[in-house]
Amino acid sequence: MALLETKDLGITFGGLRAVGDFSIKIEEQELMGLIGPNGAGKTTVFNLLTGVYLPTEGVINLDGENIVGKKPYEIVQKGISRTFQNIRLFKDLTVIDNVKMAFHHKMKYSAVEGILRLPSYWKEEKEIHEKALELLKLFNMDQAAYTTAKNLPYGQQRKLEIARALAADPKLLLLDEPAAGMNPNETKELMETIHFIRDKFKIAILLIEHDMSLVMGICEKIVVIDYGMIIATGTPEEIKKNKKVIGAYLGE
Ligand SMILES: Nc1ncnc2c1ncn2[C@@H]1O[C@H](COP(=O)(O)OP(=O)(O)OP(=O)(O)O)[C@@H](O)[C@H]1O
Repeated sequence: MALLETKDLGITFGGLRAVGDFSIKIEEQELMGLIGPNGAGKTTVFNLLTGVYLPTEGVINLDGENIVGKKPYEIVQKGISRTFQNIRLFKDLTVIDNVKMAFHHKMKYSAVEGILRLPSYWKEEKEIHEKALELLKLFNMDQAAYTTAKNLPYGQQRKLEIARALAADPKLLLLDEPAAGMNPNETKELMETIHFIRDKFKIAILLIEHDMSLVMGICEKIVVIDYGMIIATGTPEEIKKNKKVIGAYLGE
């Protein structure tokens, strides 16, 4: 059974069918790219998978369970977390607090224990602090743990967003244009980071990216959409040669 399987997924806004007949399978630990021209529907797919939009058609099975209709926080708990096209950090919080926020949905202490600062609260807070620091270490960001997020260089902010998404302990990580706005050095480092994450955390990754060298360089499989419909699926080599894909990008 695939980790994630969508069947005929789609959504219509007013008269516009932004995504339709979207059927894909993502296997455990697979690294998949989702590409397509501007406005093709890529971010809409992410919004469907994460419960931000309710599909007008289709099914989304995660580990065999249909998650359509679940709230975004429930879907995070079930194992899908994401980053956004425009960085969405808590900019005035420290780096470590940004990561700790993502652990909080797993906290076990009750509201009363928290308000009264009972020992169970401190114990769990300490554990979370240590876990957050460990995660930052993996990203070589522990030195910056107490820096305010908005003061990090851009590439580091993107990395922090990924670290935060990982803190939710996903089975599937969705990355929306992770290399947007990065310079070539940062992009290269990011490619290594994405590979490292997949291998270390043994999770599947679906990424939207306009940077073709990044997509072709790291993805095992690529899905191409145009006007909300899948026009090709295959390995990077197959996609590079696909006439429909070339046509969609060159506007032929
Ligand atoms: N909430 C919404 N209401 C109405 N139309 C929407 C909504 N969200 C997306 N759309 C439309 O759906 C289509 C797909 O948009 P989407 O942002 O998913 O494309 P994209 O492939 O991610 O584009 P880009 O590469 O530019 O980020 C567009 O025509 C967009 O205007």
